[in-house]
Amino acid sequence: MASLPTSAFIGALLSLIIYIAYRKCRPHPIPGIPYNKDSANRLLGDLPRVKQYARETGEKLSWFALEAQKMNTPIFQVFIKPLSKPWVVVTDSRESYDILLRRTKEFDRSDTFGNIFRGLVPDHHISMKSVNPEFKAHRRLIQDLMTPQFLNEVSAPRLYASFSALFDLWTEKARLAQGRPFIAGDDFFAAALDAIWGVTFPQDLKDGIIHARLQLLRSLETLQPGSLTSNEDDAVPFPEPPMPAAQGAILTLTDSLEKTLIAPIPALSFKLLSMTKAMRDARAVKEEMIATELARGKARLVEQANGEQPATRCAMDDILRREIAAAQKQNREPNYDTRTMYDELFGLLVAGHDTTSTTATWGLKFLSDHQEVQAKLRAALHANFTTALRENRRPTADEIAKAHIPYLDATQEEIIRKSNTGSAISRTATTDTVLLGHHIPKGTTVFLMGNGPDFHAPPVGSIAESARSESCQKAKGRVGVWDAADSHLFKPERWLTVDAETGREVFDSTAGPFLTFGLGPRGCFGRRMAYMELKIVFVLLLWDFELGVLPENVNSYAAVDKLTHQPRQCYLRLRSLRETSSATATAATSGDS
Ligand code: HEM
Repeated sequence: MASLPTSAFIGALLSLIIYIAYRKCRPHPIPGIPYNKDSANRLLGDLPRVKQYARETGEKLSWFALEAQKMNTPIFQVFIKPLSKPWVVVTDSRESYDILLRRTKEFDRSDTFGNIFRGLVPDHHISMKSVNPEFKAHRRLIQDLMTPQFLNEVSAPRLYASFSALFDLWTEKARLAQGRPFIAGDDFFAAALDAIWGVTFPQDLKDGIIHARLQLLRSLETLQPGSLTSNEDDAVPFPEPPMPAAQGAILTLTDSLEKTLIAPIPALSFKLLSMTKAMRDARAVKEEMIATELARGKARLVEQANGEQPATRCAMDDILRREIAAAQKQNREPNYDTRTMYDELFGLLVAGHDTTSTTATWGLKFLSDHQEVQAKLRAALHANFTTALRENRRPTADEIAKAHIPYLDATQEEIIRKSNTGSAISRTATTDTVLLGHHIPKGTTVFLMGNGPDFHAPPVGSIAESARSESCQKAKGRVGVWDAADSHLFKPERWLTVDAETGREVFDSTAGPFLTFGLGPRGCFGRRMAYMELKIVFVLLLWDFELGVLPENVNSYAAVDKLTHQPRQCYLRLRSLRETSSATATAATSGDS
C-alpha cells in the first residue's frame, strides 16, 4: 500500500496530467476573432450548444446566423470539432463573394464539406481539392453535361416529361381532394429523382416513382371512405405504391449524408452508420443498379459504333464516350468499371435531386402564400405563351427554354434566394492568410453564411473598407446590396429594374447577393440544369394550377437541415386550371416517352 506522501504525489501528478491534457484538448481560439468565452472553456466547445439547437429546431446552420446576431459581428469563430482548429464564420456578402470568386488560391474546397461525401462517394470530385489532378480528370469526364446542347437536347425533354407526369398526378390529386390540402413535398422529391435518373441513365418514365403513383390514382374513382372529412382544411391522405428498390436505396443513402455534417469525427460516424442493415442493403442495391446500367451502356455503345443502333444520349453514355476518347488518346483500354464511374454517376443522382426539389418545395410554399405573385406570374406566362394558350395546351419544353420573361426570372431567383437550400458555403485556407484584418492559419475552415445577416437580415457589426482585401475593395459595387428593411421578405420585384435605353422592365441578376449555389470555380456544377429544371417546373405548375391559401396547421415555415435546408411541411391546395384531360395534354405537348 502506498504511503500517504506517495499517494499525494500520485494524485498531484494525475491532476497535473489531466490539467495538461485538458489544456491541450480544449479549444484554441484564433487570436483577435470573437468567440463565445464559455464554449472556449469546454472540451466540446460549441458542439453541445449546436446539438441542443438542432434537437429543438431540427436546424443546424441557422444557429451560426443567430450567433452572428448575438455577438453583433460579421466574423467570429466556433469550436465544433474537438481537437481541431476552430471554424471561422463570415456573414458579410462582399467578403464571401471575394473569397469564392477571387481568392481561390488561398481558399479551396473545405475538408468539412468534402468529409460529408467522402464516406459515401470517395471517388467523386466534390470532395477533392481543386489542385488535385484527379479533380480535373473527373471534371473532364462530365464536362459536356452542362453544355447548352446537352441541356437542350437531353436534359430538357426528360425534365419536362417528368414534371408533366408530376402535374398529371397532381391533377388527379386535386380532383380527388376536392379543394382540400395534401402533402406535395414528397411527390416533388420523387419527381425530381425520376427526372435526374432519366437524364443520367436511359430510364423509361414508366419505371419511375411518379408513374406508379399516377397509375394507382387513375384507377381510383374516389378515395377510401373517411379520407375526406367534412372539414375542408383537413389534409387528404393518398395511397401510395411501394417505392421501387433502387430509388429507395438512393433516398436512404442521400439521407445518410447529413448525419456527418456536425459529427465530431465524420469518418467514424459514417463507418458506424454504414454498418446498419439499411445502409448495407441500400449500398448493395445501388452498386448493382449502376453495374447493370454500365454493362447495358457498354453494349449499347458497341452496337452504336457498329451502326446497329442510333446514338442514344444520356449522361452515362456521354461519360462512357468521353472515357473511350480519353483512352484512345492515351493509347490504353477504356476503364468502365471504376470507382470513379460509379461515384460520378451516383453523385449526379444525389446532387441533382435533393437540391432542386428542396428549392422548388420552398417555392411551392412561397407561391401559395403570395397570391399576388402567383397571379402576376400567371398573367406574364399567358401573355408570353399565346400559342399554347390559344391551342389549350401546355407550353412545350422548347417554348419554355426560349422564353424571356423578366417576372418569371425574378420569381425564380427570389425562390432560390429565399429557399436557403444551401445555407452556407465552406472553404479551407490553403495557406496562412488574412481575413477582414485577422490572421487565418493554414488549414482553417471558413464558413460563408448565406442565411442570415446581409442576405436575409440587416448586416451586423461594421467593417472598415481598409480591412478588406485589395480584390474586395476593387470589386465594390459589382453586386448590389439588399434593403435591410425587407431582405427577409419574399419579393420577386427586388430582381427587376428598368432598362434606361428601352424603358422596359428587365431582370437584374446582380441586384443583390445570394449564396444558394456557392460561387466561383467550385460553385455548383449543376447550376444551369437547376435553372432549366426550375423554369420548367414553375411555368408548368402555374399553367396547370391555382395554388390556394393553406390552413395554418399545414403551413409552417419550420425547416430541417439535412443535406439541404428542407421545409418540414410542404402541402398544396390545388385547383386545376386545365380544361382538357391531363392525359391528352401530356401526349400532345411532351413529345417524350
Ligand atoms: C437548386 C438546385 C441546386 C442547388 C441549390 C445546389 C447547390 C450546390 C452547392 C451549394 C454546392 C457547393 C458549392 C460551393 O461549395 O461553392 C454545389 C455543388 C455541386 N453541385 Fe449543386 N446544387 C443544385 C443542383 C445541382 C444539380 C442539378 C447538379 C447535377 C446534376 C448539381 C451538382 C453539383 C456538383 C457536382 C457539385 C460539386 C462541385 C464541385 O465540387 O466543384 N447540383 N451545389
